[in-house]
Amino acid sequence: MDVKAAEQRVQELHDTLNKYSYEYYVIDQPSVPDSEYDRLLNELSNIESMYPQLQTPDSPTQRVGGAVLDVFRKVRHDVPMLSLGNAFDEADLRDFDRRVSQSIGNVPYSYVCELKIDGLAVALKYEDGLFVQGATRGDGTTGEDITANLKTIHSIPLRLKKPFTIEVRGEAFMPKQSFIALNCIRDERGEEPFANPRNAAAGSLRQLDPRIAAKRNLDIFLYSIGNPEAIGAESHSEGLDMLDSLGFKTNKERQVCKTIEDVINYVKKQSEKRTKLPYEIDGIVVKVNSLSQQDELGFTAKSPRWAIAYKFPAEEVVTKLTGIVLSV
Ligand SMILES: CC(C)(CNC(=O)c1ccc(Oc2ccccc2)cc1)c1ccc2c(N)nc(N)nc2n1
Repeated sequence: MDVKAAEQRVQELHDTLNKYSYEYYVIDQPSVPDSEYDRLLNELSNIESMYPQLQTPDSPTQRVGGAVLDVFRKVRHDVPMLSLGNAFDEADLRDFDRRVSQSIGNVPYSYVCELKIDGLAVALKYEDGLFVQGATRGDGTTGEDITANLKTIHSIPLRLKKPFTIEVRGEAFMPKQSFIALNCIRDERGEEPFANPRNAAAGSLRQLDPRIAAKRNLDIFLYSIGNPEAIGAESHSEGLDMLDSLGFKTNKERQVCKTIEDVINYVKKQSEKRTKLPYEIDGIVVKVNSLSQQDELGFTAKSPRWAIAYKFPAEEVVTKLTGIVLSV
């Protein structure tokens, strides 16, 4: 195969492997068996060995790359990663709605309700569609560069379907089943078990060796797109739909609610479904949907006035290993 034919074949393999990866990891509708994916990945790896100049950072062979680091580089967020005010009961939610209503005046408004995934907030940067940097939230202004570890999360596209330069944010997490399996392995090795999936996800993303992170079955839901207006969104829910169209994984339980009553019903419904979800959640995030109304409402020193996190009451779980009651 000459280099021209190799170039052509590499592009075909990128497109096909990215399509299969998207089907399996983002929309959970695989169209081919794993063996077919592995066969094509092996073919791509062989061509890259023959023609190293054709190996690019976004190649599907580069998900688990990189040397073992000795420290993580500090990165400053261009836009701060803010925190959320909390609501603990129905009255708090109604107070939030009253503040919103009084602030934006007597005009119609709606909310978007999203699950609050119990994981680690991360920011992903893309330049001309290429995944170039992933960072932890840190203190909201400065985080740690964990790009190599985030590249191991298969639901994170290494190249977008459109050559956008954007930043997206979301929650990296460890599914409940992966958490249970990991703790079994750690128990067999006489290692300390992780207390909960959030700690397991954080511990995995803070591994200096990406090969360890790659084995932890981490996943991610994106929930925020930087300057959505710049790509034509007028509401937060349109911004989330745009994340979907760019190939990102977003959480499908989200719902637009026209009134705070609908929000309260959504919270009750999700609270009942919580134990059946394949991942842990610690609450519901309620956001004013209109971006112009978000701008009107603005921010406090550290949180948006247009969003609030309803926190579920801490659950008590009896740990199987020790029998001690841990309230999480
Ligand atoms: C709403 C926001 C706080 C994100 N938004 C921001 O961080 C943010 C940051 C600067 C913004 O604008 C500014 C730009 C410059 C200066 C100050 C603010 C706007 C939003 C947030 C936080 C945690 C969330 C979570 N765990 N789950 C879900 N589902 N959604 C969440 N949403």
